[in-house]
Amino acid sequence: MFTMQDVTKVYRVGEQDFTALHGISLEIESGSFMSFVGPSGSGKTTILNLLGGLDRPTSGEVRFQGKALSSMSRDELAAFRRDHVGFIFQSYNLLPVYDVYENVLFPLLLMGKAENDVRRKVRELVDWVGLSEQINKKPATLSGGQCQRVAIARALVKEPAVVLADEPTANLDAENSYLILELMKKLNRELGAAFVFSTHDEKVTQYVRREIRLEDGYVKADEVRKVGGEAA
Ligand SMILES: Nc1ncnc2c1ncn2[C@@H]1O[C@H](COP(=O)(O)OP(=O)(O)OP(=O)(O)O)[C@@H](O)[C@H]1O
Repeated sequence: MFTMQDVTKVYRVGEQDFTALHGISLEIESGSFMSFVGPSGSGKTTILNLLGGLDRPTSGEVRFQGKALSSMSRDELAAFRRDHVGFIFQSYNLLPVYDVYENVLFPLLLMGKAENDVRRKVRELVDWVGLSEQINKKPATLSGGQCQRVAIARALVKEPAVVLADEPTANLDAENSYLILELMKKLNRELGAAFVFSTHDEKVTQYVRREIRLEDGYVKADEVRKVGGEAA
């Protein structure tokens, strides 16, 4: 699904260049359930931003289904994100003036769908993440775990090929972290959406079928394993 070929990312910091990623090459398959792990500053968020087309590499190539993101125009890149990628950010990025239903509906309206055609689907997804009782509540009245569920429903409602989730459990307690991870695993299995996480959290790393360890912008380990009897 994704190919990164010799990807380097250099940030300009004041007068100096800082290399956040050094010549990374890897592939991510459709339907993956995997994470990037590593200490703070190792390059995890930078990689997710490059995969999601939110930022461009300084050199090297990121391809999605064979097409180089660098060859896409701004509009094509926006369409790639809108149609194929679900983002889950640490801060949830929910729209505060809208209720749960409207937050989940929003990406479909951006895709040009009519509300009448998708109302049922939005309700189903809200139900699926266990928030049917909160469907008319605004984010400010929800707990962190509930906000994270809204973010998951919003990321999945457009049936993306991949969900990119930056530290999805960072603001959750242990119980909510497990519930969210179970939910994402179920959605991965049943909808086939790939999940690519960045995390420090050991709980996340127990769940994934592949873990790529980053240190100082280099891949230090790339481990594929069986989890709970599932095939890698
Ligand atoms: N916009 C930027 N300008 C300058 N330096 C940046 C920028 N974004 C990231 N960096 C630097 O690049 C390095 C990698 O950052 P990145 O956010 O990818 O790390 P991370 O592994 O996700 O860290 P964390 O776990 O703390 O989120 C860090 O040293 C960071 O300070």
